[in-house]
Amino acid sequence: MQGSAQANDQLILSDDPYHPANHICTLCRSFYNLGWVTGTGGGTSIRKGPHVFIAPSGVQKELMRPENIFVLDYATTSYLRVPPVLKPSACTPLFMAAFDMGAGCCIHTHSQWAVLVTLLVERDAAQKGDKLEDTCFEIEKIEQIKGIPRGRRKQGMLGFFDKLRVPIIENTAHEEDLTSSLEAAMDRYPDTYAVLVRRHGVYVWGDDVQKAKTQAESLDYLFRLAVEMRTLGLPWTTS
Ligand SMILES: CSC[C@@H](O)[C@@H](O)C(=O)COP(=O)(O)O
Ligand SMILES: [Zn+2]
Repeated sequence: MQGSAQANDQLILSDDPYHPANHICTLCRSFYNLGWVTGTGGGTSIRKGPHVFIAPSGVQKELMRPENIFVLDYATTSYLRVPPVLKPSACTPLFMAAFDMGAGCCIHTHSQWAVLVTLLVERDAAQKGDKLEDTCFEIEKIEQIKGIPRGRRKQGMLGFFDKLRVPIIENTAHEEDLTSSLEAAMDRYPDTYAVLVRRHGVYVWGDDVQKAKTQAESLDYLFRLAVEMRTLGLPWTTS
C-alpha cells in the first residue's frame, strides 16, 4: 500500500447517500439486521467507474463509517485510499473476481440459510456416494426464482419453470484462498451470479448495487425456503 494513499478523503466523503462509501455502510447495517454480516463476517464491495470501494477486515460491518472505507484503482489494483490502522477485507480478491466478471457490486453473506443449504447438499452427496466436487444447489418452480437473471451472456430473468443452479465450493482456512475455486466455479457455471461456500456462506454479485441486492435477497429467500421445504419432506426439484 502506498503511504500517499493515507489521505484522499475526497474519494469517500459525499452528501450523496448513494455514494459507494455511504451506500456500503447503509447496506451493511441492513444486512446485519438480516443476520447476513454478524460477528464481523460477510461484507459488501462496490465498483464505480475506475474505483473499487472495500470495507476493512475484522470490523463490525454494521458500525462502519465512510472514513473506514478503502479505495482501490480497479485497473492497477493499487490502493488510492488507506484508512489508518485498518487492513482491507480478506474478501477483496473474491470481490475483484466478481468485478472481473463485469459486476458493479458484490455481497458476501454468512446467512445461516446459505450455510444450511450447503450442508444439506453435502449430506445428499454423501448418501448418494457422490464426490463433493462440483456440487450445486438446485431448485425449480418457485416464483422467487424470477428474481435471478438468466445469465451473464443472456437477456432477462429466469422463469418459473426454469431450474436455478448455484455452484458450491469448499471452504478454506483463509478467505482469500477461496479465490481460485470461486473463479473455477464462475468458469464452470458461466451464467451464475452467485457461488455458495460450504459451511461458510455465499457470494452474490450483480451488474449494479440494486441488482446485487435483489439477487442476494431472492437467493436468501430461496435458501430459507429450501431448508424449510426439506424439514417438511418437500423436494426442491421434480427431476
Ligand atoms: C467471523 S470472521 C469471518 C471472516 O473470516 C470472513 O469469512 C469474512 O467474511 C469477513 O472477512 P473480513 O476480512 O472481516 O471482511
Ligand atoms: Zn466470509
